[in-house]
Amino acid sequence: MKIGLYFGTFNPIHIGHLIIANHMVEFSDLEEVWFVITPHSPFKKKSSLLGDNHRYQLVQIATEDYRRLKPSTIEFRLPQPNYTINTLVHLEEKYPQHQFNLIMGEDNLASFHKWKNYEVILEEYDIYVYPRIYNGEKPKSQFDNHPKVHQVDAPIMEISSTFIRKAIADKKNIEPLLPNKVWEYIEHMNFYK
Ligand SMILES: Nc1ncnc2c1ncn2[C@@H]1O[C@H](COP(=O)(O)OP(=O)(O)OP(=O)(O)O)[C@@H](O)[C@H]1O
Ligand SMILES: O=C(O)c1ccc[n+]([C@@H]2O[C@H](COP(=O)([O-])O)[C@@H](O)[C@H]2O)c1
Repeated sequence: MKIGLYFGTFNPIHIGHLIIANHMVEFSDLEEVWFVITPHSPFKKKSSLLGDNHRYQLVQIATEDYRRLKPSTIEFRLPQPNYTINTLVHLEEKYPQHQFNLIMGEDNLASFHKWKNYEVILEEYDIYVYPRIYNGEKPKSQFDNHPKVHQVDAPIMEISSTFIRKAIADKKNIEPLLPNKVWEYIEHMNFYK
């Protein structure tokens, strides 16, 4: 099966993530999208992170009604920080029957040359890129016209988990930015207060 891997910390998952993933399975040739919950992203501080299992629970309840969207905990058992190349090697070993591809925003493509073994990733995997909002000039990447890079015209939803965490701490009602069950779980558990 042709799988798109959507890597992120998902702290918490929000409708921006879901809209992108759903667009990929409906409007590209990807048959499933797996949300790979990253315990520790290489360029991010770990301090304000909810526990791995809570972030997994939130992705699980956000995707359970979508047949072709799935959470993946593969990185929970791997060394940290989590380099994507290591995860890809593990996924290949565990699921030799699948063909894996990467999903990323054009902002991440612009800094992709800083990722560990990015040349190897590009040699072995196709990358599905969706547009992001930018200030001023569109972020250029040396990989824009690479044969393995596929631009997908997904909608732009400028919501971030940072914004959501801060808004909850400030007692704002941001319920429409989260899948309903995710909002209820965060409320019930008193997260980010
Ligand atoms: N609104 C959005 N639309 C499209 N892609 C997004 C959006 N928000 C985040 N992403 C991308 O989705 C991936 C996973 O998101 P992640 O949870 O790591 O980021 P985030 O929402 O920006 O979180 P934070 O604000 O905590 O840094 C990242 O590659 C990120 O760039
Ligand atoms: O492998 C790398 O060198 C690498 C460097 C930066 C980011 N990543 C992956 O990209 C995902 C999104 O990164 P971020 O920092 O934009 O949330 C993150 O969850 C990691 O899995 C991977």
